Amino acid sequence: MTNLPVIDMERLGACSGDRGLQDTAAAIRSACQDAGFFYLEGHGIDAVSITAAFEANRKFHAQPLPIKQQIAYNRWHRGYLGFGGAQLKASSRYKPASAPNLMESFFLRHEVAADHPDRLEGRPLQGPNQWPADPGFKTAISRYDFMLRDLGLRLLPAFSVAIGQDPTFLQQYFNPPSTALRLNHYPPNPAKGGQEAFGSHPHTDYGFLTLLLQDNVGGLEVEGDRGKWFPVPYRPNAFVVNIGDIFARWTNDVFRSTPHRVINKSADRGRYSIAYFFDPNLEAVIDCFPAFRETGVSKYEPIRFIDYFTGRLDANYHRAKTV
Ligand SMILES: O=C(O)CCC(=O)C(=O)O
Ligand SMILES: [Fe+2]
Repeated sequence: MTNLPVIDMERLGACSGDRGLQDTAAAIRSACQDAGFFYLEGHGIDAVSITAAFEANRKFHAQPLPIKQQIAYNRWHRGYLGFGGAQLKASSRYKPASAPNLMESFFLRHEVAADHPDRLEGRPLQGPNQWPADPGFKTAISRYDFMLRDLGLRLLPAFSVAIGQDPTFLQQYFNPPSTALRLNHYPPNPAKGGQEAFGSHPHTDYGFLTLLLQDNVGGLEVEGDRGKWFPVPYRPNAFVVNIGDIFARWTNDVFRSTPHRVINKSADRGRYSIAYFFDPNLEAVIDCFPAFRETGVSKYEPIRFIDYFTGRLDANYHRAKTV
């Protein structure tokens, strides 16, 4: 695995007889079984919205720390997570990280209305977002968030066919989806990429699908066979897409939730990326799809998405100050 496959979703139709849907689904299936990662083109997210989101990311992180801390990460995992906020303790196959990630992030998650019963009951992850004062930030980021949610929904028919089901099959688990938008900043790294200088330590993502945009500084790497790491270079107009643990679990690990990491190798340029996590409804019960139970056995017990998710969050974000 040296080059990730490139999948163009422009020809994706919404009905199962459609050739474009079948072809796209076949390409997705083989990418998910092999690398667990691919580039996505023809996604319909316009360059103006993307540039505006990156500009908002850069401007936000350029502010003084006390300003960013006004919206410090809250108990619903929303807001500003500063340096040292996340230390990977329980990232499946890896020994605990010896240092926190060299990165800072702003997190936005799916909206939960103030009078929603989950919010009134104080349920995990169902709380308020926190916005910085700059109205331009909110305009650019809520627009991007909305477009990415739509992209996730538009991809569901292809993923449904990729797992051997009707195009509408996966919808039931995403009604509505739970989502997170994460604006990442990795500062310049004068250590020139020493072993412990991880912007993001090796980890797998927790959920269903990650749709990532990175700038051209580079530094994202994915794990290939025999523990070898491969760079994922910047590709203009393309998302880097990978699947997370919950999708792997749903397929009995036939689809791969591939470890990845970030090392900003530039001594003078900060690196910016925007990750969008498109995940099932928090109450969805994740059980191996019948088509992937080859011997009638599934490797994993059924689990509610919220239970899996909060288990991973609590393990990795215990250092985060919550308010
Ligand atoms: O910044 C990147 O390129 C990757 C970020 C990432 O892996 C994550 O947020 O889960
Ligand atoms: Fe990740």
